[in-house]
Amino acid sequence: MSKSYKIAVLGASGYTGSELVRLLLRHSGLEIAALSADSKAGKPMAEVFPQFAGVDLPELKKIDAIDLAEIDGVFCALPHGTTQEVISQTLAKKPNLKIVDLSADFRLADLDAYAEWYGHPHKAPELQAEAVYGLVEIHREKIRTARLVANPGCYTTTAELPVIALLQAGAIDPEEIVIDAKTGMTGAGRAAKEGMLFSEVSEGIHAYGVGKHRHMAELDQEFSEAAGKPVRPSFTPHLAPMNRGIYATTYVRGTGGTDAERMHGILADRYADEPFVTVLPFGQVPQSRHVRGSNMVQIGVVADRRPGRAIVISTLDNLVKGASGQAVQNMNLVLGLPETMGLEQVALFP
Ligand SMILES: NC(=O)C1=CN([C@@H]2O[C@H](COP(=O)(O)OP(=O)(O)OC[C@H]3O[C@@H](n4cnc5c(N)ncnc54)[C@H](OP(=O)(O)O)[C@@H]3O)[C@@H](O)[C@H]2O)C=CC1
Ligand SMILES: CC(=O)N[C@@H](CCC(=O)OP(=O)(O)O)C(=O)O
Repeated sequence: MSKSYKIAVLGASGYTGSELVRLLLRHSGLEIAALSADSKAGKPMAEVFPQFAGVDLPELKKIDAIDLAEIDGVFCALPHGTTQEVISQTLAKKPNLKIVDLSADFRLADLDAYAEWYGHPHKAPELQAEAVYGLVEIHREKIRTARLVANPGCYTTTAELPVIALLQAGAIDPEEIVIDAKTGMTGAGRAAKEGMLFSEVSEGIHAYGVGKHRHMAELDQEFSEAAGKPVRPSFTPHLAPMNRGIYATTYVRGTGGTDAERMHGILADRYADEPFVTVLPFGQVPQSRHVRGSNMVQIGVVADRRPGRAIVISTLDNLVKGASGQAVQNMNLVLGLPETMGLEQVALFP
């Protein structure tokens, strides 16, 4: 059976791009038609990523060399700051494309907030107005009809899924949300950086972006919408010596007598029918290694020793549900395919 939609992956020579290729090769509705690269343009994909040796894939081309005539959908897996212009130009050439952007370029609806957090004015404000924030479990219906979906960040997906559900239920105090999160190193992309050398990150852990990480803007936006008033959580990311995974420990205080067990019930009910979210039994703690390579999010809720407070732990694979898996989930929705198509694989464990 032929696959129904032809897909271009922009940034296929990067980590999220290669993860998209891995997922699309097993997708029965989406066919890889074009792959882009920048410095690695002209090379076979298998030379850039040897795991694809023996797999028939298009050669990596510069974005401008890609013929959009036959393309139905585009995944844009480019560094943030480069994507607004690329997507504007791509949609100008072919307005009826569906685009899922993995970068942060279209995530913030407020243009002033974008300029403040990213240090330059938005380069495509008219497109920002139509972009839909692609946190599927929260915004599914709006995503279905979108042309441009802004895939959420990896930290933000991890923390938002439990916290938004609790805020929407009015179960927690919006003034007292503290998120302590760890990431694996692939979150920084494949480009060489001194701070990402093995000798700089192995055998230790450190916080970064303390008090000012740009994902705070996304958290503010989504938490404020869920609470119906401005919310400013505390958030500190850490770099952990592992390849994949985000692990977020969130401290919350219940409102109106809501205790940790009740919060667990709210999350279990809310996500009972969600194919990619598992709420573990009350008191059980998730581990990042149990979601590695899958599109799953696991959430655990534990009672704090102080009454009315809970510790909510959520984890996902930054390259799958934190990026490329959620992007495929979004593309499935905008193209009218079953949401779980191509994403059924369970975690790679041990
Ligand atoms: N890594 C992660 O866990 C997550 C990443 N994201 C976001 O996804 C996007 C991609 O991230 P990731 O895959 O990690 O990044 P990588 O650095 O691994 O890959 C970047 C890709 O973009 C290409 N590229 C770089 N500069 C340009 C340019 N000026 N014009 C065209 N192409 C260019 C690179 O090509 P070449 O290598 O050939 O030069 C490469 O294919 C980023 O916006 C990132 O913030 C989102 C969630 C999670
Ligand atoms: C280790 C590391 O550097 N991680 C990245 C997060 C990457 C990500 O998923 O977020 P964006 O899509 O918003 O880039 C960071 O902290 O900026």
